[in-house]
Amino acid sequence: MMLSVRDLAVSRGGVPVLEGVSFDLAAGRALVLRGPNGSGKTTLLRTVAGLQPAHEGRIEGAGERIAYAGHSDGLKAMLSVTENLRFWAQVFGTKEISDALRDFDLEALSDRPAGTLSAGQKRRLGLARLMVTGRPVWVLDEPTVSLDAASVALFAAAVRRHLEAGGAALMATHIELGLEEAEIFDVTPFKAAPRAAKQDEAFL
Ligand SMILES: Nc1ncnc2c1ncn2[C@@H]1O[C@H](COP(=O)(O)OP(=O)(O)OP(=O)(O)O)[C@@H](O)[C@H]1O
Repeated sequence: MMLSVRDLAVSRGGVPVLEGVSFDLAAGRALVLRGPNGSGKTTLLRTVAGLQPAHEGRIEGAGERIAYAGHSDGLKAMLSVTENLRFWAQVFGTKEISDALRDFDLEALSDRPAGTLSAGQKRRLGLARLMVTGRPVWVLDEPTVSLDAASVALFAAAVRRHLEAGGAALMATHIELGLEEAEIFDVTPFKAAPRAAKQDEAFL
């Protein structure tokens, strides 16, 4: 199993958000988190990525095997598209950036400072970064925000290739990516156990 989560409980700002969350993610599979706003999808992804502590439960297969893409793009505005990818390749100890440039249709933008890109182009660069990490488990929070239909298709194809190569993906997205390898995991809003009614309240 690539990633295994058992009985996870997480609070934010002292308020319980997740409780008893368990799932497994195998190589070649994707798990798509679904749930209403505020149900805890981002919290779950951040916890799996090691950015948020859990107060109960166990996560196996995370740590250095995770490549996380959250809401902030993490781009270096003054560096070009190529320089951003080279920088990450260096950070993650890899070398190859040409596949990432090609697969996310960034070749024509390769010399442009990242700060001058449009929102969708920035998002494509942020997602291309996943490919240069060389890490097997992609953890993605709303990866398709700002992407047009053509870019969503590029992203879905990149995820499919990652899964075919033996990787795995855990993501929150409302968009149907057409991934046959994907299963849905419903994140239900945490509800505190109802307080036992006192004797005199029971008949009110
Ligand atoms: N820093 C924080 N302090 C206190 N509460 C927080 C904090 N961050 C998030 N929360 C709360 O935790 C709950 C879960 O938030 P989270 O962002 O994980 O939900 P989500 O399912 O990703 O929502 P959305 O679909 O709106 O992005 C929400 O009730 C939210 O208000």
